[in-house]
Amino acid sequence: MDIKQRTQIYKNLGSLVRKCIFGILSVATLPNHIAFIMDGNRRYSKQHNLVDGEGHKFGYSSLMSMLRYCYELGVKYVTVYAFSIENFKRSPEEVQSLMDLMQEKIEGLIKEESIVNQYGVRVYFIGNLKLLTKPVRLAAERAMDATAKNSKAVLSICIAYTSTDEILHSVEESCEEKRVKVGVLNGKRHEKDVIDVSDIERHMYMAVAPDPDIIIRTSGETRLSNFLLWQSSNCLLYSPSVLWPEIGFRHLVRAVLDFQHKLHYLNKQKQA
Ligand SMILES: CC(C)=CCC/C(C)=C/CC/C(C)=C/COP(=O)(O)OP(=O)(O)O
Repeated sequence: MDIKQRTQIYKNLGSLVRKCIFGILSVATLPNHIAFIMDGNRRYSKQHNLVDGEGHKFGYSSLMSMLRYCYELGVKYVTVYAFSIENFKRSPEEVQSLMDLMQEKIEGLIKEESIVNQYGVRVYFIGNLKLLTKPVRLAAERAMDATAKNSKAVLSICIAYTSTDEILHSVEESCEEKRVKVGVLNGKRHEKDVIDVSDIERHMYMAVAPDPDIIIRTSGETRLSNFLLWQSSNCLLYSPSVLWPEIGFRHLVRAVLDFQHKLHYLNKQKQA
């Protein structure tokens, strides 16, 4: 048996094991939306004496595995924090190298054999896309157009994103909409016409997905770092102490079990 055949056997075996475990998890309520904060890519580079930027490449490959597991499990919505507005404060060399990686990987996302196409995933880029370099913005727009007809699952990639920026954007849009409506309807501004929570929610970049059930943040950190602050009030935070490139199937299973356990406990409390 050559190495290719052996690798294929291991892959098939892995997929069979996942199928069994996911079958068991599916007996209870599954999360509909999981979000990831992919923390620890540079530390992984340092720990393994890799050249700068290599950690993010390993991080991307972990992301692809995690997406496969989530879609196999039947999680419809996945959101990832790929690049925060704060990350623009890193050295110009690092920002450029991350932008180059993003461009390359975004282009890879829409290739025929990609996970996105295998699982019928619609991709959204979430954030202040005007802040991105032109090649990355164009790649993001192409990926959104190319996947617009996919409807089995949704991947939201938060890039040039912070939650406070999203809320500000949404409040501005809500005010503008109200101003225009009032102007059109009555011809003048009415002080009583105020915006409400539903207006703000409708104008959020993240209006494309329901609120997350679980946020997984690697490297043992329990901060949200300006990610989905509006959307995470009822969400479970799971923070395994591995770096993002080291995250694996077992961490997802553990997070889902924790989620199901908490849900079971909450339902019991409601019944009591
Ligand atoms: C197309 C697409 C979705 C690509 C995603 C690629 C990817 C893995 C991006 C992660 C970016 C990032 C700044 C992660 C945080 O780790 P860090 O750099 O802050 O590392 P540290 O926590 O060790 O400092």
